[in-house]
Amino acid sequence: MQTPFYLIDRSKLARNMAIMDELRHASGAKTLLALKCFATWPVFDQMRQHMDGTTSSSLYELRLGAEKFGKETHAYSVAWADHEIAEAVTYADKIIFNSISQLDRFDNQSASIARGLRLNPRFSTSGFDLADPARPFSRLGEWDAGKIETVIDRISGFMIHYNCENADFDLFDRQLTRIEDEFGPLLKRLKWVSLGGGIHFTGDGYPVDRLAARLKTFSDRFGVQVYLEPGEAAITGAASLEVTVLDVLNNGKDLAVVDSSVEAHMLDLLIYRISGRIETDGPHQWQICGKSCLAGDVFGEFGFAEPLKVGDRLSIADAAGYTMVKKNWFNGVKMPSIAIRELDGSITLSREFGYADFVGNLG
Ligand SMILES: Cc1ncc(COP(=O)(O)O)c(C=O)c1O
Ligand SMILES: NCCCCNCC[C@H](N)C(=O)O
Repeated sequence: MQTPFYLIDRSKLARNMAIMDELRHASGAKTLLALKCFATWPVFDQMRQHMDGTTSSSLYELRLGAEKFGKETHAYSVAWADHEIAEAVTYADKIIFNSISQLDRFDNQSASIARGLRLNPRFSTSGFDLADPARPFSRLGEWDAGKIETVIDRISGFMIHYNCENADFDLFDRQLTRIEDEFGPLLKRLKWVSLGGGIHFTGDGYPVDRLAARLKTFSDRFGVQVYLEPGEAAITGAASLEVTVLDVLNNGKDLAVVDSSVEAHMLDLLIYRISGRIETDGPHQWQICGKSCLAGDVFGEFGFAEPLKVGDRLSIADAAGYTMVKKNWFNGVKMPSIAIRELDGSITLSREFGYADFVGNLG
């Protein structure tokens, strides 16, 4: 198959989905796929057997979730526009407003379905200011319990997203206790609470049993259905970006240019200033570079068993979360195809992109 392509591996996805089931069954919590992280719908047939539905950040994600995943569909947006709300309500089982003012504005249009409000507990586990929902002056949710009390009879749930790649169960436990202590009287008046995403429960060694027990205690204490909104936890480790070396040179370091681009195909690495990951080891240190004209278009430096040469195939790990949803046409670099490694090992080409897609994207 012609590189570049994203390769989603169903057996790796199955590993995460098995943990998803373990957590759901032991805790009673429902899990909704966060489409902002991963929305590659050709593998939804597999995911829908192990998750309860989807949650969204926009009208289009909401519609995609309703049409391609089905089951329970949560509609969240930082701000709904007037022209979106009537359509949004037709797809959603629950609509979650980011602010009291949006709840007020769309009070009539949303009265036919369950409504929730985003609560901002004013702390998070994010190590990145950019991704910290509790950053100073954050617009993400309401935090004043007195104000929320005045609208509590119009909502049946809260969405509280405050974790980010949190692999530390004890930290999760402590922060949930803070939420219970600070917002307990409000929580008692609700039917459901979504604790958002960002809990790294499919990571190696994560104590899934303790998380399940903690969620169950929370659910029992407040009489609420708990939801989680995993993005990363659902798909971590399940996809790679397959590329080919196009050129090699040495400008003080050994450099290999591949037929892909960080800026265009793994943008999150640049945004968060982190290195990509290649499962390789060896004495030959090479910098793997993208083919766009951006000077810093670099996937990272890795050790290889042999010096690289033109035509070598490389596999860049963790290409599912916040990666495929962010691919773009920067420099007109050919957009990676989407391929799926089936459970029997065969590979299905799901989608190829060409010049027509590039042109169509711009006018
Ligand atoms: C409201 C909400 N829910 C869920 C998620 C998914 O988080 P993660 O992919 O870290 O699990 C996010 C991330 O942006 C979010 O903002
Ligand atoms: N891997 C580098 C950090 C990525 C942070 N992801 C942020 C998305 C997240 N769900 C959020 O914005 O809360």
